[in-house]
Amino acid sequence: MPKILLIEDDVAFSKMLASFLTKKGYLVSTDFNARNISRTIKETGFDLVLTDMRLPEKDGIAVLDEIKAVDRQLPVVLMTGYADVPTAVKAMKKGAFDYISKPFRQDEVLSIISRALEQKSKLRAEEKLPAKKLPETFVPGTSAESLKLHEHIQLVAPTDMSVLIRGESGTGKEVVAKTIHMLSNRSDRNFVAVDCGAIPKEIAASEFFGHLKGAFTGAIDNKTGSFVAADRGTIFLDEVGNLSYEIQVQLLRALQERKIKPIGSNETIDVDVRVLAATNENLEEAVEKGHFREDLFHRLNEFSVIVPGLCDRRQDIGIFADHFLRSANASLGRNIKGFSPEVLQLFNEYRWPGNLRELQNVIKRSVLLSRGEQITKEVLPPVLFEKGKKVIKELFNEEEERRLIVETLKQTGNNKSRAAQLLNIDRKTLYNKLKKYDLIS
Ligand SMILES: Nc1ncnc2c1ncn2[C@@H]1O[C@H](COP(=O)(O)OP(=O)(O)OP(=O)(O)O)[C@@H](O)[C@H]1O
Repeated sequence: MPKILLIEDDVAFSKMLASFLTKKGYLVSTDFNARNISRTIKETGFDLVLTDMRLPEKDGIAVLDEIKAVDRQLPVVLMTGYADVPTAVKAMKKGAFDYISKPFRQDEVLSIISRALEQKSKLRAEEKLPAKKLPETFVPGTSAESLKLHEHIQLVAPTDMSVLIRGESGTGKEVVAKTIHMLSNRSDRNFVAVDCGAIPKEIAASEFFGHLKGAFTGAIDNKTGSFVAADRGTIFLDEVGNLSYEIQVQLLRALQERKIKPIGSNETIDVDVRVLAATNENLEEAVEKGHFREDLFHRLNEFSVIVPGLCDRRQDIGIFADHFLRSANASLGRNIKGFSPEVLQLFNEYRWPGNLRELQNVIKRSVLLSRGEQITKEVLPPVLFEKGKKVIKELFNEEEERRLIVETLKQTGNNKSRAAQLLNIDRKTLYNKLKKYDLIS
């Protein structure tokens, strides 16, 4: 019989919850102030702690710290009021299993308890297994930034926490998401990527939740949504900042209730999905402006991982260049051996606004054009030789950035591809900036 420690200073509520959980087959002990929490945990060996976020003598974070110091794997679920949600999210970063907002329904608390107990037994079983290895498609790099990224991936992968992956376009956010999935306990199930920037608003709900045949004009067949496809696996929401407000509401509900309802169906389906999301926007700013829901932001951002731009990890350029050279040789059936010293020098000086994707493209193109055994500077694209170009990344001031974009668009006769080239950013980043500055006409 699983043993639960319930820490709650509201005596009436504690009694009611304890009696409900006892009826459901748990062995419940109650504590009203967590004064001697370390000793209690050491002496009794609980399977789960359910604690109120605000206790008279200490808060939930302090209780969590004390518990984790004694037993790192003991799951702790926090009970919070709405106002405490940001603190609860902070607690999850420190190792709390999850939080539940008061008032909650009986089925919600039962579901959270069974998930926490399930994860605990998985963790105990895994202690005996060897650690999972990094997939070969992931090059970890050796710079300080890369090592930090690598460490965060390893730490968060085996948990069920949602992760917000931030970074400029082409830095490798999707690769990070896939690596987290492959290192997680869900690796034998699906990884389903949804490009939130590419789905038209009208069909977004059907993409996520599916639909039944005939649910709307054009629904000629049943469709399985991404949530069901990712059940017991991972869903990856790329460009999450582009979701419409309406779909954000539906997504939040699905994540909180762990249930979805296909369009046109009356039946709900239980789903167990881990969420990874990526963005190259400043989502906090989007929250402030009211474009992105704060509650959804917190749900997605239980842990955040920053993928550095390539010019912030120059030390890794050689390692990535070799990796991309090997894959270009394999896909083009060539056998180029390496790079001339001048090429490596140019690689080191260039700003790489398109990050790893740009490096990969430059190398593939150079492999195709090379006649000798080495890549020499003659086959490099002209952009690598341009120096001192006015680069948008150097501008910190939004007003200045907006003015520069307007001027460049004027100069190119509103040709966005050309403007992006002149500004040394990729088209996707330019579109995001046009949206940010309300410049889409
Ligand atoms: N750590 C890595 N090891 C090996 N290859 C990588 C790594 N990171 C990124 N890449 C390669 O770089 C390219 C860009 O990566 P990815 O598509 O993940 O970037 P992204 O940040 O998701 O881009 P976008 O914001 O445009 O969606 C891919 O071809 C990917 O294979």
